[in-house]
Amino acid sequence: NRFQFASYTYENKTDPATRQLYEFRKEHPEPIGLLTTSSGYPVEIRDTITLNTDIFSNTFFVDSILHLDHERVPERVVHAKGTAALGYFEVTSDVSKYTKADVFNGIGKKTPVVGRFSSVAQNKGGNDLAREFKGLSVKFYTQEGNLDLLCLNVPVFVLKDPEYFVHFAHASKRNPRTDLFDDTAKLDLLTLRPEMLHGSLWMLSDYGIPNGYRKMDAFAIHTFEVNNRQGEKYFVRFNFRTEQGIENLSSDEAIKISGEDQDYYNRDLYNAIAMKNYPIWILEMDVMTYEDILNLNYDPFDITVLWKKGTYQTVQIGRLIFNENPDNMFRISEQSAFNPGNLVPGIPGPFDNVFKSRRLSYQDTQIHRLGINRNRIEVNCPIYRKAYNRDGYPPVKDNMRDAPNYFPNSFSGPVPFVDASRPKERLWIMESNAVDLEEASYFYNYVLENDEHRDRLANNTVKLLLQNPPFIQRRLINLFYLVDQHLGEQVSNKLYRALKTDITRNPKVLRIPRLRCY
Ligand code: HEM
Repeated sequence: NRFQFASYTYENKTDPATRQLYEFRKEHPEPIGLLTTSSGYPVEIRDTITLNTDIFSNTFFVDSILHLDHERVPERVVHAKGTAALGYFEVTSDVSKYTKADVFNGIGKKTPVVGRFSSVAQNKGGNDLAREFKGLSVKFYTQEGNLDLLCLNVPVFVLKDPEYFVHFAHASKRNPRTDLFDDTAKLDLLTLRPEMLHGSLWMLSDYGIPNGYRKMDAFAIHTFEVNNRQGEKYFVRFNFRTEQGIENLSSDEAIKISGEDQDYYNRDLYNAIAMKNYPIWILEMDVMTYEDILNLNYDPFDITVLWKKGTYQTVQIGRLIFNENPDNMFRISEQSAFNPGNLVPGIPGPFDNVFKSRRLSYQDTQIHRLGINRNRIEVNCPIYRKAYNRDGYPPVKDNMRDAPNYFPNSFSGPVPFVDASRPKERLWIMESNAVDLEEASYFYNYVLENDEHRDRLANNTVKLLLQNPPFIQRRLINLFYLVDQHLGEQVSNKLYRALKTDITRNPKVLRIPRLRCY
């Protein structure tokens, strides 16, 4: 009959994300229990309707409306739009020569992980398909505490002076007066801080809009110091390589899709996992020794710079697999707190100034967002933890009960361990403020694989430039000429042609006569 046909069609032609509630009901044909207020008071059916009643004597009404008033935590200042997945990391190679980190040692060892994928500038609920960097953060729940690797889908960052992160974030997010994204602010800052050119070219190229989170690589970008059991140091860059293959979308295709579904990336990831098409990334590290570093003709710690071919070797570590969708996104995605400073023995980590500032900034913003006990929220809890921190806003969990709360003490409180192989000294690097346009030029000429791609980069730039005052247009084109004559000419010619067409953003509307029946 028609009902059966409709049910069959619904079950077979809709995706798992669309069917979520339907599937819940299939699993639970009966209500999952009696309704209570948040303190457990059983709700009587007459209290669910409040018309013509004394509403303030109705505990159910008061409880639910007050809860609604408080049910948002502040969204992340950047990377607010995102989604999460659960899974595991499996070691596939012996990397003990480079790092003693327990999580990366022992072929076959599996470590549970939570991952969060995100867009940089979108607000929560924003458009996945906006042209901007995408993030992948992975929290490994290791035997030695949480290891967090925070990555972007491009291998370089836009800046190397952390002060300018503040200004980059402001220019990328909404204009304070209009509350709109502002292409003028973006290009003004870019042209005044040419160190941003290299990273920005990645964003203006096809890499600026991946075809979903599954179809992108992810790079931790910074150069990390790692050490083995003998205390020998190596310098590495961690890269997750997608097994799904890299796919990107053209601007036109992205605009088309976002007209229908601004959650395209989130939906794609959720559905793939729900259909057991688990996404996989191979974690590799590019490695240099201390001696390699001494003989380079570029700064390997500069995060706006790619490591040059032939100066390092690549070593595979293992596979990252996401095989479970969270049962609740607030619990897993919104409350997660990834912190690049969460490192483990054997990975002392990067020491450039951007990383140092990140060690501070993430903790600070997460205290604002989730409170001082953010690491006691389930998704952030390490496997093992014994600290002298106490109290504060909930959740405090057992709050270390009756154990001593000061250190050192003579009463069996937790004691620190001795890491005999921890390197005694760390490098101190001098960072240069000079801007090397060679990086941008290399990207344009060698990383971009053909002229069609270069052409799309120029078109994407012109789209941005059209919304900018002439002096900024000139400034960017001048910079582009310095990067590469062909790039300068391309953008300049295309802009000139585009300026002759209509650059207003007025939509074509459908006018219909007003009905006079009300
Ligand atoms: C000075 C430089 C930087 C600063 C100050 C900074 C700051 C921040 C802040 C405040 C957040 C929000 C965190 C939260 O509310 O939980 C964030 C998120 C994030 N950042 Fe950065 N960031 C910087 C550079 C970078 C770099 C170089 C990368 C990549 C290598 C990166 C990757 C990410 C990712 C992936 C997230 C999202 C984390 C999540 O999903 O919760 N950031 N950043």
